[in-house]
Amino acid sequence: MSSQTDESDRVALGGLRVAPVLHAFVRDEALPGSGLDEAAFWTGVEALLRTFVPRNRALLARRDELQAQLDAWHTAHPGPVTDQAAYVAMLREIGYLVEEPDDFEIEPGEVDAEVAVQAGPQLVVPVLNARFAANAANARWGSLYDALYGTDVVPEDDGRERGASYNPRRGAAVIARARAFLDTHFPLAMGSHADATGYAVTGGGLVVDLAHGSTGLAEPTQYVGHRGDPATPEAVLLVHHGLHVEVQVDRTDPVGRDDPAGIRDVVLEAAVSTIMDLEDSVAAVDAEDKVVGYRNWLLLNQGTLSAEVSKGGTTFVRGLAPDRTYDGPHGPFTLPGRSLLFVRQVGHLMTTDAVLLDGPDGPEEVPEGVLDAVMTALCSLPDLQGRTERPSSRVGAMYAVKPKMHGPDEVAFTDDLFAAVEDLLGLPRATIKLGIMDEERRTSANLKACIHAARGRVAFINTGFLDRTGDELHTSMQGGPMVRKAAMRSTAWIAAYEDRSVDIGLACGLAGRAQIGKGMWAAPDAMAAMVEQKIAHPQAGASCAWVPSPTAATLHAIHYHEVDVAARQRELAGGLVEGRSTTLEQLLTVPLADDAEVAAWSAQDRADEVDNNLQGVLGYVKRWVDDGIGCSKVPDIHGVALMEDRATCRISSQHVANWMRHGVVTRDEVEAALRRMAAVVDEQQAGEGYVPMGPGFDGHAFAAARALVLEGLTQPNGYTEPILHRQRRSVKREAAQG
Ligand SMILES: CC(=O)SCCNC(=O)CCNC(=O)[C@H](O)C(C)(C)COP(=O)(O)OP(=O)(O)OC[C@H]1O[C@@H](n2cnc3c(N)ncnc32)[C@H](O)[C@@H]1OP(=O)(O)O
Ligand SMILES: O=CC(=O)O
Ligand SMILES: [Mg+2]
Repeated sequence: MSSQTDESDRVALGGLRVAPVLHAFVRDEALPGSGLDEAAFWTGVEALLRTFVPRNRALLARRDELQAQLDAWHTAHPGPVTDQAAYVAMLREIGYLVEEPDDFEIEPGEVDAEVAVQAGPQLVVPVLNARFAANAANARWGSLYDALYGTDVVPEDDGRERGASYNPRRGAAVIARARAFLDTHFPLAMGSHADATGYAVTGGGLVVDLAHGSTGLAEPTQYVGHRGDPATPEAVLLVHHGLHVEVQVDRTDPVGRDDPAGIRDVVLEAAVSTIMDLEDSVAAVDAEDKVVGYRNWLLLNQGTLSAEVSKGGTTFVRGLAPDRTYDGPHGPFTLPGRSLLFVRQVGHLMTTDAVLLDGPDGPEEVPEGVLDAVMTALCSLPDLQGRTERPSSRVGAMYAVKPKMHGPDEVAFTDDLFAAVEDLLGLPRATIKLGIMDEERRTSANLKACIHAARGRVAFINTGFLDRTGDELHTSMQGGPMVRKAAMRSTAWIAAYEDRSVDIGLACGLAGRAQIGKGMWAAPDAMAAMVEQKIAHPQAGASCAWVPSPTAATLHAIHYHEVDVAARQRELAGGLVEGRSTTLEQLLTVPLADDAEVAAWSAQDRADEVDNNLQGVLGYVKRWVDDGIGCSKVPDIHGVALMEDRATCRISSQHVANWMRHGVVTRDEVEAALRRMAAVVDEQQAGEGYVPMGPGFDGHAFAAARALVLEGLTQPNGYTEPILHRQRRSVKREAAQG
């Protein structure tokens, strides 16, 4: 099928014109076994669209109206805000800020333990990539040995280089590090795990042999089970802060046979939950792409997702891991083998031609977010109805994350939409739990009202600081030049944003009922830095925080052993933590640079800032538009590989647009930098099959990157989707035409 459905191919169902690929997917794959009737399903979809399409449109019009008012205000009051009270009053007057609801507590109904009480890493993965998605689902458990050996957490100095084959010196450093982890979080009553010569289970308790005698755990209840013969277990299961750790023993294994205790690995419970992403990490521009994502989500819910993996000269099929069984002091038991799965749908902005809805002016594309709500719920039915060998939710819930919502009306819309989807599919009310991304300024500023708007289903809030930074830039675009991108991290608004989100979440009763999350670690290869810094997230009271890979999940899990999040949340809720910046005024401090700051930027500073932003934009957009890759590792100007997705692209493109708008850099300078950086990206990405952007700079990828900057001021809320979709669709259309 071509990448854009021909009018004549469409399947007419009442007032709907459905792309054949989607129609066939629903009929042949998603509906069978669900108990739903196909005709009734599509009739219901049409009715739902007729209700929600006009509401969706009205919400977008309201965004534009507010943005126009903000633009006008900043144009009339150029430069940094000098009268904060007047500014905040204006925001109230135009309805940007709404009345706060009285105190309340959320009532999301029954949620899984992973959401309510088990603090731990949250992995995100582009769901269109089956190989990564299966890996992510299985990342509930991760090898600490592999995570340490394979990353910069163990430095490559002193003969400890990674090399092509196993380096025993590096291995020894890894083993020492893992033993130190055990000693810190599972101390022995006497001695050290480093001196253990054997682990056994006797009388329902763990016995650890040392060179001279034996001992047990200082806290015996940390032992919860084992696998294999109690006298010589294959695995010993421990628990701390609600997270499990498996000490694996195998004296025949190449690592275990050289270990006095026979330990071959220490496996951590890592990605407690995983977000299967249909949004900013994917490039899905038509029905064909959407169906790839929906199908993978369906297969995950059926427990049958698999992918062929070829690496290191071997090929194997990666499926979903089974649950893990143990013998415990009170009998055998099972732990989940996979992450609890969330799906992130797209936001309210984009429309899709996967389904057209007849209207007075002819058939029109439908809101992609509405279609996602219907399709992802339909594809969740195997899990919700127990038609799976590999369950995700144990309580019959579906977890849907909704990104980029602006304020409480948009959250209320999603709440109503999910209720309508529940009715369509015959699901009890509040089956679909909602994750609210606190990542647009109007949502942060009205967070309590936003949570209130979905209090009967909200199961997660999360500070998506990347989109949030993009929205910060766009909202006050007309006010003047913004501070440099790196300086954003130390601005007043971002500190207030992070603190307030947790405080409001706690005040609304999320502790023990829902996740309070923090954002992505966006340097996937800088694991030593992550291990040093990302402890800040659980310390801030977050019960989960985003990681880009299974390895990062394993390493970030260590932080949840170091911090007792539940205790931390109690301290925060009790007002015991000083120095919080949580006022609305702090949150609304616009990060405009003052005259002195602007004057201090040298020509080199300006060029570096623009080059760095454009390199990220081009490196990302090239793969997005030409190859349909929605999330990439792109080296920054210092050679550090950064995770780039649509949100980071939004920041970088909006930043350059802002500086150009205010004359910090000229259009000519930006045009020249675009070409210069495209040449850099061409060199970085050169390889088999790579089509360079230069020297003509006349391809769709370059055009997209250029438009993101030069047309950045008029992009809705500074989003990158409209331009990326347009150019990617052109590439797909041309490829289909040969
Ligand atoms: C602002 C926001 O919205 S943030 C949320 C969106 N961002 C994300 O979802 C980030 C997800 N992460 C990724 O897509 C990737 O990790 C990238 C693009 C950053 C890096 O990808 P690559 O360059 O291919 O990574 P790298 O080569 O280091 O590792 C690939 C291996 O790690 C695995 N891997 C990497 N990331 C993930 C992931 N998120 N989930 C599962 N497995 C992963 C792959 O399966 C692969 O292993 P395999 O060969 O056994 O299959
Ligand atoms: O979605 C996450 C973000 O930071 O944006
Ligand atoms: Mg985001």
